[in-house]
Amino acid sequence: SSDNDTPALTDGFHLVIDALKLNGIDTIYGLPGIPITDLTRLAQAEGLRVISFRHEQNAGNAAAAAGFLTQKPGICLTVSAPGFLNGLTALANATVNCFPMILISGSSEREIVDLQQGDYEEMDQLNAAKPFCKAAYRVLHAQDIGIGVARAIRTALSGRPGGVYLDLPAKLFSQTMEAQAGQRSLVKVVDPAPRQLPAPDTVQRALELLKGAKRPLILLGKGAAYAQADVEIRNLVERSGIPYLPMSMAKGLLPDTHAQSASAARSYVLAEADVVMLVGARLNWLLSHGKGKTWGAPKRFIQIDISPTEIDSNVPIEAPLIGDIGSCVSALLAGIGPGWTKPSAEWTGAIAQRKDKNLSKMAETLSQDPSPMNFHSALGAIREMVKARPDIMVVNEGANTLDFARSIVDMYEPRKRLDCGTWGIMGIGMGFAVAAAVTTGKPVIAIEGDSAFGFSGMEVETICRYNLPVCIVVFNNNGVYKGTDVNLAKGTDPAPTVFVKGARYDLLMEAFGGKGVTAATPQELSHAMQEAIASGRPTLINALIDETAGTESGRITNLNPQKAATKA
Ligand SMILES: Cc1ncc(Cn2c(C)c(CCOP(=O)(O)OP(=O)(O)O)sc2=O)c(N)n1
Repeated sequence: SSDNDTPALTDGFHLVIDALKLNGIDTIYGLPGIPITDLTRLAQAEGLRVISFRHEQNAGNAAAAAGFLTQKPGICLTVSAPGFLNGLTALANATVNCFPMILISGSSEREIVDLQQGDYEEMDQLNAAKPFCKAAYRVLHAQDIGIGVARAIRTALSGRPGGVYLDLPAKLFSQTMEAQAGQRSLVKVVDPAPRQLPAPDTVQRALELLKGAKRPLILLGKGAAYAQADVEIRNLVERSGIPYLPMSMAKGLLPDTHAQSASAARSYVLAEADVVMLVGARLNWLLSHGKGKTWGAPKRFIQIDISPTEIDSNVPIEAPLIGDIGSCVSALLAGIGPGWTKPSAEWTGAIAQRKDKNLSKMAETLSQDPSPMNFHSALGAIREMVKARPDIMVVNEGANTLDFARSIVDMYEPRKRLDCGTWGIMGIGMGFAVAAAVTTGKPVIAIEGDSAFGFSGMEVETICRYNLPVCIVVFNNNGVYKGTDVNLAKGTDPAPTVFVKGARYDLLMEAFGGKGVTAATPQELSHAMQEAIASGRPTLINALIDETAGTESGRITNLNPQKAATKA
């Protein structure tokens, strides 16, 4: 505001908002409080969509999922100290999963924090964040806000995407400066995720290895989904004729029903392949570190990755291909011409044989209709739902609920499945569901173990408040993994892994005006999902699952430390 001779002023609040808007940010996921409440109000007033949560971890998970889905950094905004710490888990998880997000937290005054004089929510947040993210920046002066936001955006998006922390002390927001100078201080980031082309000789080396392979395999990781190089990746698989395996969040890059999908013969192809090309997939615990009985004889690996230091992380890589996935895959495609020799019918035939056997076993299992429902029969209903509506966003967490859904619920389009990812973290469900609904406008089905749902379940109020088209299916088997554990000391307390029997999760959703349903059969589950998708109304389906079904830790029981002989 200004009269004739005094120049118009701007302030820290508006410079942060203008910097975000200048860089195409349209949504903030957060939780208001000192010192950022007015920032949330002003951001909304200036046209940003502000989605406010009940716990900062869920806001952070939403920001991370938004980053994965849009290739723009998701923004999570929290208060200082405890709010910042609640967001830090999501920032760390984003960094581990290579999702671009920026955690912006208000913070206490430097001079008080550095003298440890006991400020309100005093904490050295900048240094607390550094070990868990790609980079952490602090802005002390209004004229530096533009460059600070620009640095955070570029760091989150460039190279291997990940989490960035941006520390904004309370006093920054009320600082003023001339409005024109303020606008000039803002920075629109140019090309934040520059293409990185692979060296031609590295492309040749990879092609030679593929040409010489007798039993080649392509492994697609979630990096391949994030890259949004969908046509190139589909062409690479189809023109090379090489069978492929999608990791869980790469499902849908090609339809899971694709003739070259080897998912239903996963163990066979991992053990028998001779040359394996990793595309945006890392050889971590999810791939048994590239060695051991899962992999059988040592493999010859080609690895496409944006980060050169990922190479040789677990096993020697014979043909590293460093660059962004779109550029690398395009370069390979240029070398796969009409003269390309597709893999032998012996290899593809052997895979097809095992695939058909496993798929008919699954069909047999899914044709059963046990009472009470088990994981398979409930997931069979969801499988049919997604087949009918491939545009639906799927969120998935739990143990058995996660592991079985990964193979039973086929995906048909890229970036339609969000799950526990690299860490196998519980609690991403509602944050991811909110982001999936907000960023895509599509219906969301959240397939939730009952324990997993409990981590973020309070956000059903958030989902109702914004009237988001989210249908939550809680696999209610009365406990963590199962519902049948007993107290070893025969005491009156329940075992640590069981929940209240007959829990009514559906009433949680009704408490906030959403629709709650109990489903005891796959038919009831299907009907309730169809109603939810048709209405677009927040819905929670309490799916009653046999409490004896399932195994501890789903498929990763091997990670449980071996118990010493238990006392008689
Ligand atoms: C943050 C966090 N806490 C705890 C765990 C340990 N954990 C936990 C607590 C799981 C929940 C399994 O119970 P559920 O009811 O969600 O799933 P199922 O009933 O489908 O087995 S799966 C798993 O690895 C985790 N991965 N992440």
